[in-house]
Amino acid sequence: MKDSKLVIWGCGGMGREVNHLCEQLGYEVVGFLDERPEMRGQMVDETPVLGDLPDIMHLQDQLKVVCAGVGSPQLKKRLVQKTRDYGFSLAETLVHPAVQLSRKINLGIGSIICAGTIITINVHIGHFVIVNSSVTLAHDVRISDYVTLSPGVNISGNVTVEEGVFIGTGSALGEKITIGPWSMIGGGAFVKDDVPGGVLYAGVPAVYKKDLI
Ligand SMILES: CC(=O)SCCNC(=O)CCNC(=O)[C@H](O)C(C)(C)COP(=O)(O)OP(=O)(O)OC[C@H]1O[C@@H](n2cnc3c(N)ncnc32)[C@H](O)[C@@H]1OP(=O)(O)O
Repeated sequence: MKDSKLVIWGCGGMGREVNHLCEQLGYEVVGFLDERPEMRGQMVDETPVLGDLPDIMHLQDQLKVVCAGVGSPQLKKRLVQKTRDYGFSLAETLVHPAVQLSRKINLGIGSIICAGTIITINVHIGHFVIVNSSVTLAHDVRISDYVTLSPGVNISGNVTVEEGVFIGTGSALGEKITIGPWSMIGGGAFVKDDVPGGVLYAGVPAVYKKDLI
């Protein structure tokens, strides 16, 4: 069992997957955090929902908080700020043992990297990033803070994914492109050109669908 005890923001699908990852890594998960008052005291996957941060102030010195239990980049960023404001410690990055990592990657704090992912050479992954199952990140890829990569995303070499981008399940990105901040790529897309910030792109090839901001 690892030294740190953890709590996880969110008890939906992503939070439950992170709970499973923490168990596999040998962490003690004390419970989930959820802002919805009706969730407080419920059990989810045999794990208690403890409520919001004010409900666990007495445990502040004993716990680290995992913020990557919610998939929405915007919500993740807000919960990171709230966790800092309340003076809690943030959990380190959690990497499943069945991830292939090259010796030359740069990993931020508070991220999670799920099973089956392959990360090759000279890759940067920022803070509070979710890299879901079976993602591939090729050479010289840069993933900025708060990004969420859904299962089966494939990112080619020299791609930059800027802050707060969400990429849907099974999408692929061609080489040497940039996805602008807080944009979203729909599931199943192939992106061949740069995408500006704050927009939804989807389809094969991916095209502009709508503004998000
Ligand atoms: C472990 C886990 O479960 S992780 C979960 C991961 N989840 C995902 O990957 C979900 C990905 N989600 C999607 O692809 C969704 O379609 C979203 C989030 C992009 C849809 O977002 P919304 O804001 O509801 O988009 P909306 O329905 O308004 O669609 C806007 C346009 O984009 C199109 N569109 C939306 N998604 C896609 C898509 N994936 N592929 C092609 N076109 C799409 C719509 O048909 C619509 O087109 P139109 O204007 O020509 O009619």
